[in-house]
Order: sequence, then structure tokens, then C-alpha cells
Amino acid sequence: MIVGLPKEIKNNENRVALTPGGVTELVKNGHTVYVQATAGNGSGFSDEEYKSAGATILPTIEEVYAIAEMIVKVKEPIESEYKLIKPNQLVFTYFHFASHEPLTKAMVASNAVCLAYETVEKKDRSLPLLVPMSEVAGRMAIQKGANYLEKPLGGRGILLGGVAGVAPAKVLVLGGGIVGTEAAKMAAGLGADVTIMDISLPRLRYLSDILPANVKTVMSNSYNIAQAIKSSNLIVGAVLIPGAKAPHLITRAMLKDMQPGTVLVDVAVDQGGCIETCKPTTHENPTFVIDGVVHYCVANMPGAVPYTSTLALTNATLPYVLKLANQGWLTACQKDEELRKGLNVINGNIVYKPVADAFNMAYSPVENYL
Ligand SMILES: NC(=O)C1=CN([C@@H]2O[C@H](COP(=O)(O)OP(=O)(O)OC[C@H]3O[C@@H](n4cnc5c(N)ncnc54)[C@H](O)[C@@H]3O)[C@@H](O)[C@H]2O)C=CC1
Ligand SMILES: CC(=O)C(=O)O
Ligand SMILES: [Mg+2]
Repeated sequence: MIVGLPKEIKNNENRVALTPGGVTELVKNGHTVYVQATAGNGSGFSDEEYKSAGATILPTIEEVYAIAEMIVKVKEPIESEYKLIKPNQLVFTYFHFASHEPLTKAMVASNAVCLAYETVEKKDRSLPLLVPMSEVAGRMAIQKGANYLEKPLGGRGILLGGVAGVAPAKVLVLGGGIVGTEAAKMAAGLGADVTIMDISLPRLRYLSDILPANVKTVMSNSYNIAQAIKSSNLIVGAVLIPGAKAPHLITRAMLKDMQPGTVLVDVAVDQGGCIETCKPTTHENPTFVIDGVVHYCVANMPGAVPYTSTLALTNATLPYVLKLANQGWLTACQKDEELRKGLNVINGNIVYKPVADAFNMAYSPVENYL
């Protein structure tokens, strides 16, 4: 198969979807790999390393899209890329369709096959291609939150761990999945007073077992959230309903119940955010303030730590990339239930129900195309 690796063009997105090691594996399996010049620079991989691994370097993004049967990317295509995507081309990347109607419509119109990292799902319902970046973003959420709690950056001016004789900051984590667990661990490690909420009682039992004593587990419901936000200094949004638009657990009206200088880090922003007032921001301009509350809503947080994130992401994606290249998407998805769950759009049809539901668009079950 002809595989194309474009350079990411989202703001400050420094990850790349294949390492030179990944190219070596594809070439060993008989595939041809085209890499856009400087695609790996942000992650510390030079064109020379990709060439040594057996790739051909192409100068422009247009050439990569034009030649490839499968495009392997990190972030969702942005507007300038829409027109480059061809009918029947396989695009394997994060899409987060349910939060982005124009992207959904453009991909339907492209007649391409869109396989989304974030909905590839194992039998145990875990999301193997989301997990590594959720681990990164969960940990980063506390780094960022601690930073924005500083007074000069708009925060209340409180140190997460406090000091002897002074109480630590209160951290509220909404959602106890991968992002939430990593955030709670980091906040607890810094000495904060942490509360983590989830709707799953088995999950809360597990978290209560594994997390340290300065993390309390509390059932997520609107009453408990309304109480907790009044005294929280840092709130991390980390809920997910796979493939769907995130529910708004904190509404616009609730901001007035928060203390001025509270910091919100809505990691779930890529699925539309679980805080109503969150709108996607960039690493260049990451925050805005509403009612004295600092909002951090960067949709590609791991892009800022590419030396960690590219390796963590490609460790997880490469086996799936190889399977798709070796068998083609149709056979691979017929045989492999995990990959099949990743199919969101096939040749103009939305085959992932939560995406169709998000925009009242037509849904057609994936089985119709396999
Ligand atoms: N902004 C960024 O750069 C990044 C964003 N993310 C996003 O972070 C979000 C969370 O991802 P993961 O932790 O991997 O998901 P996950 O599936 O591991 O965890 C989600 C948790 O939310 C819980 N949940 C669902 N509804 C809830 C409610 N009403 N109240 C409380 N908890 C509820 C679920 O029970 C589950 O435990 C996703 O939207 C993901 O795409 C992930 C990585 C990077
Ligand atoms: C998951 C995601 O949105 C990211 O890694 O950027
Ligand atoms: Mg929203």
C-alpha cells in the first residue's frame, strides 16, 4: 500500500503520526511510504532519518495527499486539507467528529474512508488509541492548572500543595477515566486536596482503592457538582461518552457560584467540552476569562510535548497502521472488531451513530459496507 505522512498544521501541533521506526516496519512489510518534508522535525526526527528508514520525502502536503492510498495523521484535517482528501482514500487520525459539523460534512462530501483513532475500541470498552494521549493530557492538565492559578496569569494566587500551616488548593476532577485518573494522581502528588467524580460506581470503587488518601471519590450528579464547584480552585473536565458530544456538567449560570480566579481546564473540549462556556483554544492563545473564571481549553494539549507524545501515540497506533496497510481497510475491519469501531465515515455515509445523532444527519450501520 502507498502510505502518506503529512506534516501536522494545527496550531503548535508538533506530533507526527509515524516515527522512522514505524516507517521501517511498513517498508519491511512491502509498503511504500511518502513523508512530507520536515514532518518529523517538531518531534525530533529529521528527513534524513525517514529517508534512511526507506521513506521518500515529498516537498509539499499536496503531493503527499495526491499519491497516498492511506493517510496517517495525528489531528483532524483542518479546512485547508479538506480539498486534498480523495474519494476512497483511507484517513487514519483523530477526528472528534461530534464536536465539528463542518469537518463531518466535508468528510462525507470527500467520499473518503475515515477511521478515527478515538473510537477504535477493545472488547473491554477501552479506547487503545485514545489512552496514551489521555495519559499525557491528564498529567498536563495539572501542570497547566497549577500555572494558571498563579495571580499574574489570572488565577486566585494559590499554590496547589499549600505549605506548612496553610491549606492546599482544592482540585475537582469531573470524570474518572484515563484523563481524570492521571490528573488526580498528579494533583495528589503535589499535595492538593482532590475530589474525583464519575457516574460509574465500579470505577469509583477502583479509584478509591488505587488513589492516595488525599483524593476523595464522589458520585457525579448535578447536586454534588453544584456543591463542589463553590470551593474548588482548579476544575478539570475529563468526561467522555465515546464518539459523542460531551454533556455540559457545568453551565454558564454556574460560573457565578465559583470563586474569582478559579481555573477550568476542560480536557474534554475535543468532544465539545463538559463546561458550557469552553470553546476550543490554541497553545498560542490558550485561555480566556468569563466572570473572573480562567478557562483553558486547548484541544491538542499533547502537541506541546511531542517528544513524549509522538512516541506514546505511535507505540499504540503502529500495530493498527500495519494491519490496515497489510490487509486494506475493508478486510482489516471485517476481521478486526476493534478497528471496525473506528470507522466513522465510509464513502459519503456516516456509520458511527453518535456522530450522525450530533448533527441530525443520516446514519447507516457499518455492517452495510463490510
Ligand atoms: N484536549 C486534549 O488535548 C485531549 C483531550 N482528550 C479528551 O479527554 C476526554 C476524556 O478522555 P478519557 O479520559 O480517555 O476517557 P475515558 O473514557 O477513559 O473516561 C471518561 C470517564 O467519564 C465518565 N463519565 C461519563 N459521563 C460522566 C458524567 N456525567 N459525570 C462524570 N463522569 C462521567 C465515564 O464513566 C468515564 O470513566 C475525551 O473527550 C478525550 O478525547 C484526550 C486527550 C487529549
Ligand atoms: C486526543 C486528542 O485530541 C489529542 O491527542 O490531541
Ligand atoms: Mg461545549
